[in-house]
Parts: sequence; C-alpha cells; structure tokens
Amino acid sequence: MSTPNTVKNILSIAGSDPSGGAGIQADLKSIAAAGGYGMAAISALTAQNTRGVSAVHVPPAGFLLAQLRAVSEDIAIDAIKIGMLANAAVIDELGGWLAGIRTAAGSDAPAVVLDPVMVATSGDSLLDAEATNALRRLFAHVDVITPNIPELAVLGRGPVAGNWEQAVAQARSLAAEYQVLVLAKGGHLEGETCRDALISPDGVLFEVASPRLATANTHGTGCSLSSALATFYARGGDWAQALRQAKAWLSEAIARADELAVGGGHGPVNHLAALWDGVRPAPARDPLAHWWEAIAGIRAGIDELAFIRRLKDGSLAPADFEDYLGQDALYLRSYARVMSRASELAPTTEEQRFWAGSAASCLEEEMTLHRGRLADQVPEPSNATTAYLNHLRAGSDDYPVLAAALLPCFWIYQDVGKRLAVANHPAHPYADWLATYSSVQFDDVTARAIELVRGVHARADGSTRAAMWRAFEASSVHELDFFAQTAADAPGAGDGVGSITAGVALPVG
Ligand SMILES: Nc1ncnc2c1ncn2[C@@H]1O[C@H](COP(=O)(O)OP(=O)(O)O)[C@@H](O)[C@H]1O
Ligand SMILES: Cc1ncc(COP(=O)(O)O)c(N)n1
Repeated sequence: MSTPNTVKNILSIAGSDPSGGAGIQADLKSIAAAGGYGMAAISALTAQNTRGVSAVHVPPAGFLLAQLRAVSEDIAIDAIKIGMLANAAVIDELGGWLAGIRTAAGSDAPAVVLDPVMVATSGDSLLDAEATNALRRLFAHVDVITPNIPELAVLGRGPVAGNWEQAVAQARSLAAEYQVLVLAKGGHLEGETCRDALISPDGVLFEVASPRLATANTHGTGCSLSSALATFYARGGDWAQALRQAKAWLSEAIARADELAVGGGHGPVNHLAALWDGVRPAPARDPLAHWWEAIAGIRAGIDELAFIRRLKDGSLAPADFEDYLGQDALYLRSYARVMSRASELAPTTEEQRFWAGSAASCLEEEMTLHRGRLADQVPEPSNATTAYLNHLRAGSDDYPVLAAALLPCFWIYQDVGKRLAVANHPAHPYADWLATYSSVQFDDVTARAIELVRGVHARADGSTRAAMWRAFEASSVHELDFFAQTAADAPGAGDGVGSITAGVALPVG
C-alpha cells in the first residue's frame, strides 16, 4: 500500500470498450473522477458501441498475467476493480495472481471489488457459460462483489428477483455462501428509486437510494460504480462511506449523461461532468437546479432515515427527538453566527440584510422552539454537529463559498419539511416542529436564499463556481449525517437502513 497521504493507485482488470462508455475506459474515468490514479490491465478486447457488441478477442491468459506482474512488481496497488473476464482460463490465471499478492501483502493487501460482468446493457453475453463456476472460485480472493439483478440470479442459482426484498435475500445468501460482501444493485428493477445495498452474511450493512433517472444512457453504470467504490474505499477505508460517495457521484454522472452526444443506442454516463464545470462554459441550464439534482442521492438518503420516517409518522422516540433537538440548538447558535459573518462579507446591502435578518430569525424563532422543548439542557456537540460547523467555518473568509455552504440548511429543511407536513395533524407529537419548517415564511426565505446564491454564482469565475458546488455538496452530506446521528439510525438499530458515518468532505467537485 502507498503511504497515507499519497494519491491512491487503483488497478482496473477489465475488458476494453472502444466506444469509451464501459470497461477499462469507463473505469479509468471513474477512478479519476473519484480522486485516484487509474491503471488498467486488459483481460479482453471487445468491438462494441452504444448499440451492442460485435466481436470479442481474448488475448492468451498468460498475457494478462504479464500485465499484472509488470504493474505489481513496480507499483503499490491500493485497490483493484475487476470487470469482464471472458473465460475460465483468464479467471484462473487472475485467481492465482490475486492469491499470491494477497498472501504476500498480508493485512496491507489491496481491497478487491469484483463486478461479475456477464451480459452488457445491450444484452450481449460477455462471459463463457462454463466460466461462471470459475468466477465463483475467484470470490475467495475478493472483498466485495457487485452483481446486477440478472447476475445475482445466475450466481445464486435462483430466479431473477422481481423486487428489492428478493434481491436483498439473494444477495444475503450469496454473501453467506462465499463469505464476501455483496453490493446488490436495483438498477434493473422498476420503481421511482434505484436502491443499492451492501450486504454481509448477517444482512444489510448500508443502503443508498437515488431517484430513477429517465435516460437511456446507462451504458457502463455497473463498471463505473464498482471502480468508484474501489477508489473511494482506498481513500477512506470505509465501505459504507465509499458507497455513499460513489452513488452520489454516479447519480450526477447519470443525471448529466444527456449532455453528451455519444452514439444512437445506450450512451455513456457523463463521468467527468463535475470536473468540467470548472473549465468549460457553464451549461445553459440553471446551475442551482443542477446542484439540486446532483444531490438527489443524498436527499433520498435523508428520506430513508429511520429518524425522518418516524418523525413523520410520529413514532419517533421522545429521547431521540430530544437528542436531535439538543444538537440542533447547538448547531443553530453557531449557524446564526456564520450567517452574521456572511452578512459582514456580503457585497450588496440587500444581501447583507438577508443574512443579518436570517441570523436574527434563526435565533429568535427556532431557538424558541428548541427552548420550549429542551428547557435549558444543552448537550455537548456530537461529531456530526462539530464536523458540520467546522465545514461552515472553514468557508468563512470566502463569501461565495460561504453562501453556497449555508444554502442546504435552508433548502433541504424546506424540502424535507414539505413532505413531513403532509403527515401533520393537531395531535401529532411533533406538530409544532413540523409546522415551522413547512410554513409559507420559511418557503419565502428559502426561495430568497436560493435566488441570492444563484446571483453570487452568476458573478463568480469558474474556479469559484466549482468551490461553491463543493461547499454546497459537502453541506448536504453534513445534513444527512446530522439527521442520521440519533439512536434511531445507529448501526443495528433494527429496520435495515442505517450505519451512516459522520463528517465526509466529498472530493468530487
Ligand atoms: N435510470 C437510472 N437512474 C439512476 N440510477 C441508475 C439508473 N440505472 C442504473 N442506475 C444505477 O447505476 C448503478 C448500476 O446499477 P445496475 O444498472 O443495476 O447495474 P449494471 O450496470 O451492472 O447492470 C446502480 O447504482 C444503479 O442504482
Ligand atoms: C468491456 C465491457 N465491460 C463491461 C461491460 C458491461 O457494461 P455495463 O456496466 O453497462 O453492464 C461492457 N459493455 N463492456
């Protein structure tokens, strides 16, 4: 392994897709987007485009071994992503090499993510029928396998799952049979959300969800997700966090796939869209609408939290709500100060008044609400609270970045509040809280905050815009962590979704 602060070296062992959307081409772009140094050993060459695969050439398995040795004899490999492997000879050669490097490296061995590629999005087969058993032998040398729904059925020797619960059950038995983590992916199911979950023999460890996007351009999504997962894991050492980061990045890449014009079939995702924002002219569409779309995965994650679901139906334990309110009270005090700082830095009187007014009403209205419920018991700040506040304070010398960092607290609360308000009624145990964040006044102030940040963005140069987006995205992740911090979402709390780690700064801008 390389030393802690160096860029991580990620090796893709996969097939080549000359149209650039899947295989090693997708892997290298995904690894770069996720902040790693990408390397690629080619296991097979395909002749394919967005419409389908017309030919496959598999070099001798010994030549794959020569590539793997050349890399591993010289370069510290931090993580490996494995994709298309074509046939049993290639798989067994790879298995031998993997066993060797894993034994030699011991606890420093690179993490291995295996995407068991069998069929392309176009429907073409990419793996010999006899090779499936060889693939099963390879599981002994990997940490995570990432089958899609049809691949899960083949590997689990069962029917193709028709719903998410069946997919999770199949993934769990596969995890138990081979003692690996299985990333079950819901892309091939129907419904408004695409769910993915990391599953161990004991059940779901972590689940993410994002809105299902209406696009035909999903060629290479599996390749891209597994490469980003391996890279984020190499960087952070936490599978749940890596999945959340990979999913957030991929959701944006899919959301912006239609900005590319590649082929007439299933086109690629827009791997580097976020990077290009800083160096290409801003897209004609509203950038803040795009920001909002790009954090769809994070927003869906908030909606899925036990805390939010129970707050909505009123079944949230009073102790959990109090824990949350205590942290919220601490947070709001500092949040008001950071807004005062924004007021100080604001270039126009109108913006100065907006932030000063928001700081004052934040202290007056929300603190009344908190004090009414909490009396004077204010707890110590949690890790999630501290991380969020540190992030806000880190931007407090740069007005555009600060304005962008402050926005999710308005926007996400208003958005979540709207959905919570639907369930409100006079006897609801948290009626006053639900009412505050779904009021017309809060809608108005949120709309003004969005408009203000849109104006700051319009005046900013490319690198400032990229920094604003990063600050906005990081605050959104902190929002998720903040909502996820009560016992309702603690690991093992019971209803499947949970185990969210605190304080992530997403590196993708
Ligand atoms: N239309 C879509 N909208 C949003 N996310 C999608 C869509 N299709 C696939 N995904 C996501 O892409 C990733 C790959 O999933 P999937 O399509 O199931 O695997 P594969 O590409 O291996 O067939 C998953 O995170 C899935 O949720
Ligand atoms: C070389 C190669 N590897 C993998 C895939 C699968 O692509 P998808 O991620 O769309 O299932 C592909 N079409 N080509």
